[in-house]
Amino acid sequence: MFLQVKGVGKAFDNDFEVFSDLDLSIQENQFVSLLGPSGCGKSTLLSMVAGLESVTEGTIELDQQQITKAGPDRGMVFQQPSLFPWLNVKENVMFPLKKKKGAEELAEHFLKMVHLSRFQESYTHELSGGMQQRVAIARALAMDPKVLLMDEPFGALDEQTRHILHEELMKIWQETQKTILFVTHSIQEAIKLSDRVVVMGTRPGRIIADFNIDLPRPRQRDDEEVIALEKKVMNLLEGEINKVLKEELSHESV
Ligand SMILES: Nc1ncnc2c1ncn2[C@@H]1O[C@H](COP(=O)(O)OP(=O)(O)OP(=O)(O)O)[C@@H](O)[C@H]1O
Repeated sequence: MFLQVKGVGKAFDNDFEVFSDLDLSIQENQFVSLLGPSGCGKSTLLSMVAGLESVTEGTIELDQQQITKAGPDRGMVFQQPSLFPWLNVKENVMFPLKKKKGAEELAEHFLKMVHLSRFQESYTHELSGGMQQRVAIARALAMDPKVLLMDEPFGALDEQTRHILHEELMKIWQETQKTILFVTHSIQEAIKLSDRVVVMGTRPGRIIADFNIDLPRPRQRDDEEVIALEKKVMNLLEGEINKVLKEELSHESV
């Protein structure tokens, strides 16, 4: 298996165990979304795959190499694009490439892919939120990672921009054949984009469902099969979200 999470657990210093004994296998080129109630550990899992967080138990392997720290084989895109405001668009994309030969051509290639060739010399304050996120995607792709890790990348964008970026991301994914692990709160987004939707539950954090989505793309929101799947996932998630809310309320009333 290309990306393999085996018996993985995570406890933070305060002894709080987010999840334990988690297993997840992802094939090369697959687009997998992680859905789950707030606090179930989606971002923590993504950070562990990125090597930004340590593993408390178990192992994570990418292409048969155990992950122990961050590396260029994993590209990360966050909700906030975190670009350098003192660098222009092209320089931002070139930044992680350091002095790599052909860095400028690579940056130009990926900026073309996200339709930002015209804005190469612009600075971040001159760009919309959607454009900034496209720069962040180009920057992650320019490293030619084996896997693209995306943590709610479109969560802060308006509906229309999100829709456009969904289409762009689908094209990029088909063109680059990257393996993508994508965290989102949106059931619609997960079903629209993914080959698989993995649903996590909480207290304790765990995987409660794994849906294979074998529907042709582009997927339309009013498609009957899409609607039926959305309902199924929604029912599962509602149960988990209610559990969290009940627990939080019971703590408050103590
Ligand atoms: N650095 C940290 N130190 C201590 N606890 C942490 C740390 N990072 C995350 N946590 C805790 O781990 C749990 C899982 O957090 P995480 O951000 O992974 O959840 P999530 O499912 O991504 O949530 P959301 O959907 O709200 O982003 C939460 O209870 C959070 O408070």
